[in-house]
Amino acid sequence: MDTLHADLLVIGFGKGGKTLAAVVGRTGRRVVMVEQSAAMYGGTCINIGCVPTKALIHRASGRPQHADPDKWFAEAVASTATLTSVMRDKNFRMLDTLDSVTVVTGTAAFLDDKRVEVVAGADRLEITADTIVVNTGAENVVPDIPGLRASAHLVTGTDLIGSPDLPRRLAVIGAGYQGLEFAAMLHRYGAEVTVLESTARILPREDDDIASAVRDILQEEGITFVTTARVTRVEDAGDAAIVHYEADGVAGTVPADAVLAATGRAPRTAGLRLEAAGVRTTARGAIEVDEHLRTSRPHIFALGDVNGGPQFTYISLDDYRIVADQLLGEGEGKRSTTDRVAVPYTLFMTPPLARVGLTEAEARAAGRPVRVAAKAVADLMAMPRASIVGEVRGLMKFVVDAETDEILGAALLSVDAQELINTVALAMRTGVTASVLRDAIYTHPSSTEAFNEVLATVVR
Ligand SMILES: Cc1cc2nc3c(=O)[nH]c(=O)nc-3n(C[C@H](O)[C@H](O)[C@H](O)COP(=O)(O)OP(=O)(O)OC[C@H]3O[C@@H](n4cnc5c(N)ncnc54)[C@H](O)[C@@H]3O)c2cc1C
Ligand SMILES: NC(=O)c1ccc[n+]([C@@H]2O[C@H](COP(=O)([O-])OP(=O)(O)OC[C@H]3O[C@@H](n4cnc5c(N)ncnc54)[C@H](O)[C@@H]3O)[C@@H](O)[C@H]2O)c1
Repeated sequence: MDTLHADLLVIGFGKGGKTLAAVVGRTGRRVVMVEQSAAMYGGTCINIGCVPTKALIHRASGRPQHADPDKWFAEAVASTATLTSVMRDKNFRMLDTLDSVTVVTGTAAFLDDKRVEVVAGADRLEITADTIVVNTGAENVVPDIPGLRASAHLVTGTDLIGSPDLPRRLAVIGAGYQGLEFAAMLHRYGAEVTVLESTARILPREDDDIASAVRDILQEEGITFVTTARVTRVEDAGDAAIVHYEADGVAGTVPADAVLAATGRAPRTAGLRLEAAGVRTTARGAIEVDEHLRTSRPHIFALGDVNGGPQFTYISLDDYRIVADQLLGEGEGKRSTTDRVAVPYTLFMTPPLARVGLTEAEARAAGRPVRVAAKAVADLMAMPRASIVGEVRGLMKFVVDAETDEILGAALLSVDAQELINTVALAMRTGVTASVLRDAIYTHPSSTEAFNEVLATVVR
């Protein structure tokens, strides 16, 4: 078996790992990046996650009314594949052009806490390293529903964005991030979509008014929702699958050409032989880490989805900052996951739903004196941008401490919400009050100027 030694070995070409590999590599230290598939250089986000899904969502909005849906979808899939291929190539070159960095394509597994074996077909390579970073991401969970795993119609998100064939009828199990984004997007391309969600309402962590507004928008577009749904079995019949469910004691079926299981993503640790390295995992299967992302073996770190933190690309990037601080010492090794406050997130439906901080229900449950400012986008006089771009659906809501004027949280279901939320999050992090955000000068016509008007209202 060939051998290689590295100062830093990164397993998995994810956001945090690749950024770390490039930064450490530029210092001249010997870095090896191991990625199991050449089709995944750059990781989940650019290849099968954020970038292709958002590109397809964007392209769906531009569909001419009379365009042939199949052709339109096939073209969108093809142009998205071109985009991801360019990004994959850029990501590969970012590392491959550094003399001190070697990219190895193969599947890594620990031999012990300093040695990792990489297998690629018949080839084997042993890598020893002083510092090892595990950045292997997460994988979709397919629930244990009779007939589902064996169904020829079970698809993953990767299948849906990689195939030029638009499913005529799509059943989505799970109304979380993946479920709602794929449902909304594929419906816009022309698929008939039914979403089956096990909880009593979609987005159970959001306030009732926000979750209802989201459901109303998607239902008005033509998506069917079944909540409190227990999917009992899936059977293949002819060239379709029949999804059987029970909801509130009533049985029903959904015929579908494609069934998407969007019921969560679990940390990808299988096959890594973590036990050989003495790296512990949590009860939920994530790699156990401390606030500096060190595992139970202090020279082995875990970054991104695999460590059980929030599953977002920018969290993996922030994980990189924490590990870089440990390895390069710029922040004297003090940076940690406990520094994180007001982390925003966005569900990319149309219009997007962006959130940060506490919901109204959470703030009240915490005993905070709550003042709620909210307004429907259609009623906003001070935000002509919504009318300009023809997207006046949604609402904006702020949860404010009635005594201190502190912004406790926000839910923005509106055009440009994925951008607006970053301003709110920054305000929360830096102690900018609701009044300051209300009275600030914003460009016109922009979406941010809605803050002048929304924050001037008190609805509760
Ligand atoms: C459909 C979808 C849409 C999403 N949209 C968004 C979004 O809009 N915004 C957002 O912030 N997040 C989004 N996410 C989540 C985001 O993609 C992930 O949180 C993020 O990519 C995780 O990055 P990571 O650094 O943990 O690793 P990943 O990017 O997942 O990389 C892990 C890499 O490790 C490789 N690997 C695994 N095991 C091994 C092994 N044994 N040996 C070698 N290599 C291995 C894998 O092939 C993979 O390339 C989305 C996810 C999905 C699935
Ligand atoms: N825009 C984004 O940032 C974005 C987009 C996609 C994914 N992601 C990340 O990926 C993660 C995984 O996404 P996801 O949508 O797979 O998971 P999720 O946890 O967001 O949602 C899963 C949903 O499935 C439901 N569910 C679970 N089991 C079920 C069953 N048997 N029948 C019916 N419903 C069931 C849950 O109640 C939940 O509503 C997200 O949490 C997010 O961190 C982010």
